[in-house]
Formats: sequence, C-alpha cells, structure tokens
Amino acid sequence: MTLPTTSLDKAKIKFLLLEGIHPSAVEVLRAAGYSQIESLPSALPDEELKRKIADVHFIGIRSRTQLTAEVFAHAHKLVAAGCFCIGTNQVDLAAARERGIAVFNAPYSNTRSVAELVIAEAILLLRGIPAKNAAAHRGGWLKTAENAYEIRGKTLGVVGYGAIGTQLSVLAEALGMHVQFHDIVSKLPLGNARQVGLAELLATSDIVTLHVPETPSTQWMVGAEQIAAMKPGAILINASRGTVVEIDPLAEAVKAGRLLGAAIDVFPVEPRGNKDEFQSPLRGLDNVILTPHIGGSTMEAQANIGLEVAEKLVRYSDTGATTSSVNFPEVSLPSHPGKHRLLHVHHNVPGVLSEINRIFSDNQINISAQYLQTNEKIGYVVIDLDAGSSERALEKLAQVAGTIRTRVLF
Ligand SMILES: NC(=O)C1=CN([C@@H]2O[C@H](COP(=O)(O)OP(=O)(O)OC[C@H]3O[C@@H](n4cnc5c(N)ncnc54)[C@H](O)[C@@H]3O)[C@@H](O)[C@H]2O)C=CC1
Ligand SMILES: O=C(O)CCC(=O)C(=O)O
Repeated sequence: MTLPTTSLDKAKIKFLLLEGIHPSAVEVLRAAGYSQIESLPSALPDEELKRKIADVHFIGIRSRTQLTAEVFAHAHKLVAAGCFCIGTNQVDLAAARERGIAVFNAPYSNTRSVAELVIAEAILLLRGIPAKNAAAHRGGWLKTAENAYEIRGKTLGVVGYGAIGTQLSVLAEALGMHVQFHDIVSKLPLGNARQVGLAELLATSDIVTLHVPETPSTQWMVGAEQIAAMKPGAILINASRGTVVEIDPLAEAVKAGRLLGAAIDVFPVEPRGNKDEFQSPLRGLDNVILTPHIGGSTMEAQANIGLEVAEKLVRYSDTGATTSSVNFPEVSLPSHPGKHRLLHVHHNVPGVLSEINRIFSDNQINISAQYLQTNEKIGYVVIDLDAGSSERALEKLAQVAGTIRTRVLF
C-alpha cells in the first residue's frame, strides 16, 4: 500500500522556542521524535520574528513576544503556538483562530511562584527593607523601628481572586493576615477571606495586590484616582500585567510618602531582553521593589511549564487533541492505531458538517470515528478512517466551503 504524502514527516517539523524557554520543553519534543528545534534566549525584533516564523510549524513564546495579526500573516506553515506562561494577551487569539492556528498555555504551573514572591515583597516592604538595604549598600545605617511593621494582623486586598489570588489568600491567612478580595465574578472565599467592592478594598487594605489578566476591563484599572483612594501608608503590589497600573501617579504617591512602598514586576513597556535598558519613573525610589517580570521565574515553575506546554504541542501535533487550547474548540482524542486521522478546521457556519458527511457518503469512504467540537467562531472536526482513502478524502475536504485548514495524521 502506498501511503499518502500529506502527513508531514516528523523530521521535517520545525519548532522555534523563544525567550529562554526551559530545556525541559526540548526534552519533551525530542522524546516525542522531533529533532528540528531552535531555542533562543530572548525575544526577536519584529522583522526577524516575521522571517523566522514563516519557516516553522510550531512556536513557543513567553510574555515578551507579540504574536499579532501582522506576524501571523507571515506564519504560512504555523500549526500551533505555545505560550510558556499563563497570560495570552501577547497573542492575537482571534487572528490565530482565523488562520487555524491553535494556541496553548500553562494556566497553573507558575502560580505558586507568584504567590510566594508577593508574600515576600509584602513582608520586606512592611519592614522598609528595600530602602534600608539600598542605604546600607551606599554606606548608610538606618537602624530604626519607625514605619516597620509585622505582617500579622494586616489586611491584604487581593484584586483578581483566581489561581494566584486564591493561593495568596491561603498563604496570607497562615501568616495571620486578614484577606479581602475583589473580583468581577462571585467567588467562593477560601478560609476567612471575604469578597468586597474595589472601593472598599482600596480604602481598607494595608497591602493591595493585583492578580487580574490583561483585558479591556483591567486596563489602567489602578490610576491616580484609585491610588488616592488607598489607605495612607499602604503598599501596592503589581505582578499581573504592566497595563493595569499607571506608573506616573504611583511614582508621585511614593515620592510624596502617601504610600509606604510598592513592588512592581510588570511594566507598560518592558525591555525585549536582558541586554536592553530598563526605563521607568520608579527607578531610584528606594522603597519600591522593581523586578524584571520574574513573578513566575523559578526553576520549579519553568521546568513544569516547559513540560506542560511542550506536551500540549506534541499531543496536538501527533493526535490533533486540543484539550485546554485557549482559542480552539477543545477535543480530547484517543490514539488512532492503524487509522489515518483527518483534521478539518472550518468557520462555524451552518451546513459544513453535513457537507463533510455528504462527501464521505457520496465517495463511499468509511468513517471509523468522528469527533466534532465548535466554539462561536470555528468548528473542529476529526475523522478517523482507513489508510487507503485518506488522500482522496483530504482533497475533497479541503474544497468544502468555509474550510480554514486541513491536516492528516498517520
Ligand atoms: N508576573 C508574572 O510573572 C506573572 C504574571 N501573571 C499574570 O497574572 C494574571 C492572573 O493569573 P491567574 O491568577 O492565574 O489568573 P486567573 O484567570 O486564574 O484569575 C484572574 C482573576 O481575575 C478576575 N478578573 C478579571 N477581570 C477582572 C476585573 N476587571 N476586576 C477584578 N477581577 C477581575 C477573574 O475573574 C479571575 O478570577 C495572569 O493573567 C497574568 O497576566 C501570571 C503568572 C506570572
Ligand atoms: O515567565 C514569563 O515569561 C511570563 C510569566 C507571566 O507573566 C505569565 O505567566 O503570564
């Protein structure tokens, strides 16, 4: 029997991993039989990204690389993108979907690392350690208890009570803190935490910490007005996204002594890589902890993320499974021994499935299994069939009106 030539040989499938993705990802890809893997330590300038993405089937990024509609327009071979992080705001998910490119992320692997960092920063800021440390490095000696506090008994205000916010809530209560949170969704409070409105949270929290995704509703959600509404002497922590907090009014409030301090991990504009200069109005303020977007950067988290996202890419490449994709209908698929598997991504308009089934029945092609899942924009049909008929079926499928992309696996 001659096999159709439409399934890409693994040896030809190319992966491009950017931004220093943990080597655990490469190990997973190699173990799955993929050998064409290029892993680079930082993000690429736009033009180079467009040039390189044109030649690869899978791309792995973290939070720095912007996969815009314009970048995707160059990604003629791209099958899927893996965000080796939680946030997917750096990817135009709709543009990817329109091109039949599935996007995956790691929704949980670095959440504990962020929660631990926030607790550490809260303790350090309440004791004035960043300023005392900076002074000591300059030869100063600030031995004083003034404006130094225990964390026990303080109130933590968590904005965004999701995977990170809830873990933080548990850790904070274990330290004897009171926890209140604000979320747009009604959430089950853990421990003794209570859900409150944003205004109440700002006015009554000793530490306000932000754990929301980047969305239109969170853009600049903490600006001059919200900072002014915070309790005098409070602390602001942002390890969510740089577009959530307006930096200028924050810098003014810290300089004026209205806030005791701040810890900021994410910025409206972040350097592309470690060699580029970091610029911010917060530079030089000793009671502000500035970190280079490392909330999730621990060896444990990065190793786990590498495994998690690489496994999702391998599963999608090998079987077509889209479980936990952030922009595709989710289909969990069994393996397909001895069968060829056709994957068909199409616009979710009436009549596509009946047209597909008509083609199979008119051409007397026997379907051994069929899976369908849709979201509001696209449909994803997976069809297992005998080896001999897949090439003919794929050709016909590609002609169905509304088809975005087809693939065959065997
Ligand atoms: N600094 C870093 O290295 C890291 C940053 N992050 C950022 O943290 C964000 C949160 O992560 P998770 O807790 O895992 O996300 P999540 O999706 O589990 O939780 C986010 C919560 O925010 C709530 N929310 C959304 N819009 C809101 C609004 N306007 N007001 C109040 N609440 C709102 C949601 O309902 C949800 O409960 C991520 O989206 C990512 O941007 C995540 C990991 C590492
Ligand atoms: O580690 C990174 O590069 C990004 C972490 C982050 O912001 C996320 O997981 O959303």
